[in-house]
Amino acid sequence: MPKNLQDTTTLHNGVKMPWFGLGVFKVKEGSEVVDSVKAALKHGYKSIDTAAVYKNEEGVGQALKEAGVAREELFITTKVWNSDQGYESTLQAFETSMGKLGLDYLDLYLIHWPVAGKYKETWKALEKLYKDGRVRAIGVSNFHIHHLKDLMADAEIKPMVNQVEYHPHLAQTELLEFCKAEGIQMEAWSPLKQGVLLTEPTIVEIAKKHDKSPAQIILRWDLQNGVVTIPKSIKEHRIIENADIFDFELSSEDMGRLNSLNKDDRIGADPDNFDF
Ligand SMILES: NC(=O)C1=CN([C@@H]2O[C@H](COP(=O)(O)OP(=O)(O)OC[C@H]3O[C@@H](n4cnc5c(N)ncnc54)[C@H](OP(=O)(O)O)[C@@H]3O)[C@@H](O)[C@H]2O)C=CC1
Repeated sequence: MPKNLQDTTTLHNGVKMPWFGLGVFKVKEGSEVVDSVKAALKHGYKSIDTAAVYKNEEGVGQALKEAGVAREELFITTKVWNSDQGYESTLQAFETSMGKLGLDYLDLYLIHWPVAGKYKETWKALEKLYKDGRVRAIGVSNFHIHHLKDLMADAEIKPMVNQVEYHPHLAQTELLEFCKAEGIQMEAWSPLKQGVLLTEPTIVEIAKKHDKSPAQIILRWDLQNGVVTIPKSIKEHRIIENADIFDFELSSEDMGRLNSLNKDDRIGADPDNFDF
């Protein structure tokens, strides 16, 4: 189990990725994203998750520069958007993202969604970027087991990460087992179900017992299940609160109760049925 905010999981290529980070989906370009990333870095976060489609990579880059944390301590993730998928267009999209972030190498580059007929070519571009040393790890997002199997059937390099919607209402047990067996690190997006889960009575009750907040219970559940987590907040006190989860442990009974909340219910699109 990770013991502090800087602890890492080792990806199958040996690269160390923090178990915990800040997500910046829906965080506005400009002072909103600059301030939230700087607040996170000030409070010990090392990992930031953005994407080309979030349109805030420039602000993330500005915050990284202004915060002055050594580059090698940071773990920066971005993603290639659906309309940029394909070999050449992905290579181009990567350079655009790097220009905006102001980085000369990236820590993790992900295929944002499994666009049918496109993701294998896109993966070849990620493999090239990896082999060229432009990115330390490559992975996918929103891939079901069948997408992973299809990709791996032709891939030279196995994805190191699969970032998917994951929270107590969508426990994805089969996918998690598959990823663990394959050595693919699973990472949770919308870990708080965008706030919906924070009033769930079982979670509220477990939170009271541990003198923690519902958000902290959910994020601790992620870690105890071996899943990297990247909650989003633009509020400094919540950025601090969310990361304060390394001083307590959920019992197996707590874990069982949280696991039993699963109802295969998504807040985002199903990767088998999206139209963007
Ligand atoms: N690969 C993909 O397809 C996707 C990836 N992601 C990634 O995952 C990250 C996290 O997911 P996201 O969808 O943002 O949702 P989260 O589940 O992280 O929830 C964020 C919401 O919860 C609120 N919140 C955060 N912390 C607390 C707290 N302690 N108490 C009360 N409310 C809180 C935030 O409000 P406030 O900011 O006001 O504090 C915000 O409204 C994204 O930012 C993005 O990086 C997300 C969606 C899709």
